[in-house]
Amino acid sequence: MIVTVTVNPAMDKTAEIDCLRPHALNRLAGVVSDVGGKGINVSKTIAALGRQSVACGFLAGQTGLSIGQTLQNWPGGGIRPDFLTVPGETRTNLKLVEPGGALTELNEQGPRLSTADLEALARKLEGYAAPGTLFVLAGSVGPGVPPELYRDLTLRLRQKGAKVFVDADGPLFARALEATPDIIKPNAFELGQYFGLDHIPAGEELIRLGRTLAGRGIGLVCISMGGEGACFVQGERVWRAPALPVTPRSSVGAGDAMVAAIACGVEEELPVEDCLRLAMAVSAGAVTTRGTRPPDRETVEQLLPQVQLMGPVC
Ligand SMILES: Nc1ncnc2c1ncn2[C@@H]1O[C@H](COP(=O)(O)OP(=O)(O)OP(=O)(O)O)[C@@H](O)[C@H]1O
Ligand SMILES: O=P(O)(O)OC[C@@]1(O)O[C@H](CO)[C@@H](O)[C@@H]1O
Repeated sequence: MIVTVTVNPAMDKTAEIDCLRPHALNRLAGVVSDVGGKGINVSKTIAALGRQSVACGFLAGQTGLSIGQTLQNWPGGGIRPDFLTVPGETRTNLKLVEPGGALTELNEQGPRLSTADLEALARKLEGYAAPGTLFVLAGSVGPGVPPELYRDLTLRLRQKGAKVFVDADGPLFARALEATPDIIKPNAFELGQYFGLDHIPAGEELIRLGRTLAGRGIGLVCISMGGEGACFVQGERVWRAPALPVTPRSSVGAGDAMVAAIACGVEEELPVEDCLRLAMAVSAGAVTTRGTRPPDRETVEQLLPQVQLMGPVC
C-alpha cells in the first residue's frame, strides 16, 4: 500500500503569461486549477498509472473541502482521501508559465498547524504503517511546524516496518535525513543547498554527493535535474538518464510524477532499472500536460522505449 502525506496541500492555479514583468500589471491567460501539493500530485500520478494510494494530510476551509471532494471523485477512483480537517484555509498557489517553459511560482504559506494536529496525523499514519506500506512524505509543512516533522514521522513509521520516501527541501529535508529514509528525491538545487554549496552541483560533483548520501544508508537516492535529466544512486551503483525530448507545457509537478513512478515500481517490486526507466518516462510525460496534471498511460507507454538509462557505474 502507498500512503501519500501532504501536510500543506494547495489549489494550484497555473496561468500562461507572455512575459512576466515585475512591478507592473501582468495579464494572465489560459488559467487552469488543479488540486495539488506534492503528496497529492503523487497520488494523482499513481492513479494515472492505474494503481491505488491513500492520500493523507490536512485540509482547511472551502478550498480544503473542494480538494477533498475532487480527490474522492477522482476519475477512475484510485485515490482514497483520508485527511484531517484544521481551522483556516488551504492555500492557493499561483504558477506562471512563459512561452518556452520559464516558470515563476508564488506559493502561499498555508494554515498554521498545532502540536495536537501533528500528533493526530502521526497516529493516523501509524494506523497504516506495516511492512509493505510505503509512505511518501512530500512538500512543505506550513507555518509553526517544526523542521523535525519528517524526521520524527520517518522514525515512527519505520519502527512499524514501513518504508519511507521523502521529497522535501531546506531544513525539513536536512532533518529528515537524520532518520535515514529509504528513498529520497532532491533536485540538484536542493542537494547543493543541503551540502552548503554556493552553486548547483552537476556532473561528477553531483554523483559524489549522491554517493555520500547513499553511503549513509539511504536505499535509493534520486536526484532530478529538470530538463537535464536525472541521476540515481543505489549503494555503489550510479545511473544517469538524459531528459526525454518532449514539448514542455508545464514542468510543475514533474518531480512529483517521478516520485510516484518510483513508489509504484518499488511497491510492484520491479527491478531497480525498470523503476528508473518508468520514473524518466512518467516525469517527462508530466511536463507535457497543463498545470499539475499527470500524464496518461498511453503517453507513458510511448515515452518508455525512448528512455536512455546509462549505467550502472560502480
Ligand atoms: N523540460 C523537461 N523535459 C523533459 N523532462 C523533464 C523536463 N523537466 C523535468 N523533466 C523530468 O522531470 C524530472 C523532475 O523534474 P525537476 O527536477 O524539475 O523536479 P522538481 O524540481 O522536483 O519539480 P517539482 O517540485 O515542480 O515537482 C526530471 O528529472 C526529468 O526527468
Ligand atoms: O510549497 P511546497 O509544498 O514546497 O510545494 C507546493 C507545490 O509547489 O508543489 C507542487 C509541485 O511539485 C505543487 O502542486 C504545489 O503548489
